[in-house]
Amino acid sequence: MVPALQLHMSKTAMRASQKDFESALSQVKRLKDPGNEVKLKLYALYKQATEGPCNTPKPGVFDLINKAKWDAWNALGSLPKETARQNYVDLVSGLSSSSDSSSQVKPEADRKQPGYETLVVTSEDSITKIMMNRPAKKNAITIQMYNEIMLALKAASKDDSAITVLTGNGDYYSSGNDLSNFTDIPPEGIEEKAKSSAILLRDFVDCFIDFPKPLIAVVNGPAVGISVTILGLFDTVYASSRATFHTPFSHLGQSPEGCSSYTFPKIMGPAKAAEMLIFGKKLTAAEACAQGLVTEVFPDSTFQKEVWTRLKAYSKLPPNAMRISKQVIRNREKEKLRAINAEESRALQERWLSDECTNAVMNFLTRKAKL
Ligand SMILES: CCCCCC/C=C/C(=O)SCCNC(=O)CCNC(=O)[C@H](O)C(C)(C)COP(=O)(O)OP(=O)(O)OC[C@H]1O[C@@H](n2cnc3c(N)ncnc32)[C@H](O)[C@@H]1OP(=O)(O)O
Repeated sequence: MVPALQLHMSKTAMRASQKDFESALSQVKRLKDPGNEVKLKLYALYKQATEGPCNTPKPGVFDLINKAKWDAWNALGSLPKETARQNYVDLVSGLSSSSDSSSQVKPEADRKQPGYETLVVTSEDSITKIMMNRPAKKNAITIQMYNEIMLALKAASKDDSAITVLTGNGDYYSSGNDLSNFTDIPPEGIEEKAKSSAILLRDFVDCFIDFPKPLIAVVNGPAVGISVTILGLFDTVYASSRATFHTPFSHLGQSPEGCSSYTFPKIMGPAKAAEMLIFGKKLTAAEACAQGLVTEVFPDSTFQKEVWTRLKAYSKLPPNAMRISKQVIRNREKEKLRAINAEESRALQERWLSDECTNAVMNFLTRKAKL
């Protein structure tokens, strides 16, 4: 750093009183969400100003949020407490004036959380959005995508957002399980593949059962297989008028998952659930709404605008109240859902070894059959 500037900074640092700092602390609560990057800076400066240099052990690599916070604090090295206090006051004052004078929107690429290859995860307006991002493959869910969705849900459950959204990029919401997941057979053999897939499926669905905040599906287009069944574990499902809901398990020699063997009969009654889950009847968005699987359908032309306006309004509600309301609604069913999930995963483990399933998957992969 240029010495003159250093001198200037240390002089100004002396000027920020404890009172200025406290007033910045209360001002920051009234600011518009400044985005994760700035929030990390504020966090780091606050810790440095109040506790001095970073003095806690580094969090583990999967504890994404706490690790990012720790990194930001640790990066301040031995910055004196007074300078950190002044920098905090300056940053808040800059944010206040820019939020008064402009409503510039950062491009999504700048807000994107790093570390995901199959998803785009962003946090803004107290909403964490998890977007499946394989549009060329209709957002078919690969093993990597299952794992990344679990990671993103775990991070969202701990971040400071009020609500979490799952959606898809492109013309599909998701075409369900990527059927080529079944082709990667390990040296231990096909039984081992079925076993590890059943464990992955169970863990994946458990993440939805256990998710603590309001979880919303923004179904931007057709949905197939597991992307449909887990909708029964969401709190709200908004669908474009272009969306369809298809669970062709029998056609694929498979059986229902995502707790749909329990949630669908409960939501729509056993007869309508059987048409979907046993006979693979595809529902339009309007039909899925009439059956109670979808909360509301919006015209495709205004879908994004209407849904996000609605969600931004909901995200301003008191987050703790929403969380507790969800707990009260869902907690008594959690154990039951976990048991159902385990049972469905066991049934599928066997199905995946059947000729019916092998032939159906081979027919799709060799392009002899589509849904
Ligand atoms: C760890 C295991 C857990 C398992 C959990 C159990 C889950 C079960 C399910 O989800 S069952 C449902 C499985 N999904 C399907 O059977 C859908 C198969 N796809 C299709 O039938 C069609 O692709 C379509 C109707 C979704 C779309 O048709 P169309 O509009 O004509 O597009 P394309 O077929 O040309 O698709 C474009 C491109 O994407 C590839 N693709 C689409 N869906 C899948 C998929 N599910 N798995 C693998 N690949 C898929 C398709 O092959 C094309 O690829 P290409 O351009 O040819 O390389």
